[in-house]
Amino acid sequence: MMAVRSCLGVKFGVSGLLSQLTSSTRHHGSRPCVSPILTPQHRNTSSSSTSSKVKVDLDQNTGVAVMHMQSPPVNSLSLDFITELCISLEKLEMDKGCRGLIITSSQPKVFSAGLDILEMYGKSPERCGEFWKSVQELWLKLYSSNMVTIAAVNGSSPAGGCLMALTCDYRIMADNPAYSIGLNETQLGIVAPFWFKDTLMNTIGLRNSEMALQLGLLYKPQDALKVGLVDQVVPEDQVLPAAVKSVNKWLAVPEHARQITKSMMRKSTIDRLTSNREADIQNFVSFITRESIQKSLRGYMELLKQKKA
Ligand SMILES: CCC/C=C/C(=O)SCCNC(=O)CCNC(=O)[C@H](O)C(C)(C)COP(=O)([O-])OP(=O)([O-])OC[C@H]1O[C@@H](n2cnc3c(N)ncnc32)[C@H](O)[C@@H]1OP(=O)([O-])[O-]
Repeated sequence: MMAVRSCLGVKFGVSGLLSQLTSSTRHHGSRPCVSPILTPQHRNTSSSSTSSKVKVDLDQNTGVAVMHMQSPPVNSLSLDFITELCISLEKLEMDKGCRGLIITSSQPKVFSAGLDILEMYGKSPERCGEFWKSVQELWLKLYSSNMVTIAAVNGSSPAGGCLMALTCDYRIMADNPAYSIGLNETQLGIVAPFWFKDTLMNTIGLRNSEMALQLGLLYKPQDALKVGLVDQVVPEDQVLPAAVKSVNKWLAVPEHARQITKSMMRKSTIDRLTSNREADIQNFVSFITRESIQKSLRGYMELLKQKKA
């Protein structure tokens, strides 16, 4: 495993955020079986690990984990939630018994509402910087994962929620026209950073990304399928079974070859962020704390409330 990473120079974005992890989870190179999720006496069974916002069920027979996001009401990505997601991902990545990951939502109608707007509104520059570092961390962990990753998109997935899905190897969305997915940042008066843009472009190409990003498009499932933003659209109750079927198909490919290929495809995109993390944080902080941007975010939050009323 280490050889895969080192020969391609793919780095896992381990930062201060993960200082919260126990030291035993840091021996990344040899992927020891350190996760509390998997112990020898529990082999051939399933196990479950739950933090307050993330529930992980690992089937040790298949090596597939299902990660349920459960941060009500809409799985918006707050600093706390992102931290929990990163810790869970780190544990699974280190766990030899886990080879595939399905990410889904426990919240009705929503996969994830994207970044928590309240983390970007009325906060100090220091706090905004800390938040942005965690967003980078989550993206790095997901995009560079050695596991097969499948997004089981069982609800709406705007902005950062769409980004999470885009980091996965394969996306399956519920066929419900009430749901939408896309990077709609411009609609909030904010700008998706270069690595959001790169991830989208790697998936749907330059021309489609240009339109999607400038217009802040949110696609209905069937339109998302047409443009290649999702790979499969299935009836709502089939999202998870379809994800299980897909993960098994991907896992049937010789693992080493698949992992090296994945790293090769994603390396340059990952390197662009890892070598520019600090500058990217500074850019975000100076942008998001501008009075005009704060005003846009306030207006957008009011709009959300009005829509609800
Ligand atoms: C440069 C940076 C790049 C940025 C990337 C991003 O991700 S930017 C993010 C871009 N994200 C978006 O543009 C998505 C905005 N959200 C939506 O479009 C819809 O909420 C929905 C379609 C996700 C779910 O519809 P639904 O009818 O099922 O639910 P509902 O609408 O009734 O909301 C329930 C409660 O949650 C609240 N809340 C919602 N989202 C957020 C949030 N992100 N954060 C915080 N709070 C949020 C909402 O105000 C309400 O609060 P209340 O009144 O109960 O105190």
